[in-house]
Amino acid sequence: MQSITKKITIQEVNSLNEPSFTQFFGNIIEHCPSAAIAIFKKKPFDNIIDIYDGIISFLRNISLKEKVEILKMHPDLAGKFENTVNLTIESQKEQQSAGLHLISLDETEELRQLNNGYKLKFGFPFVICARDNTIVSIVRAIKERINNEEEYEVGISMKEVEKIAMKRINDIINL
Ligand SMILES: NC(=O)N[C@H]1NC(=O)NC1=O
Repeated sequence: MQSITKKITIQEVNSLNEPSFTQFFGNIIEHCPSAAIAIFKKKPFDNIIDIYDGIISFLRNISLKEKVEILKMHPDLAGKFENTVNLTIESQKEQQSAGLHLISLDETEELRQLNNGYKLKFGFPFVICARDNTIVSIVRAIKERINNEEEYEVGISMKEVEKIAMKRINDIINL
């Protein structure tokens, strides 16, 4: 996936063919280019809201099993002592914005244990919009959300996926 250096206008988005569109939007849902292909079919867009609506209707109309597959594609939120080379550029920047690259060895270990406990219970990683959070609110959220019932937790996690996608769309579109 290409790293976006220059934002594009809605008119430019509307002129993209499917492969180019996927280059730009293929990671608005982490590792899920099929979401971009589904939205491409909704072209032309009048404005950025149409693109938001496309992704929201994609995410809300897939099955529970597909939602879980999407959640599974997300990397763990990881401290600076973890191996982050396999993170997408988007994820790396988002995790940095929550300050995860600054946390201590002890905090990294705590986060790793919380992530592992969460994955053991639900079978998918803990997902939260890092750009809306700090290390403190992330740790608090994992501790709270691990108590949820599974289907409810999938719903909460998918709302976070929506928030991540909205911000990634904002990074691409020049308003
Ligand atoms: N695990 C997880 O929440 N990962 C995601 N969150 C976010 O803001 N970017 C991600 O990749």
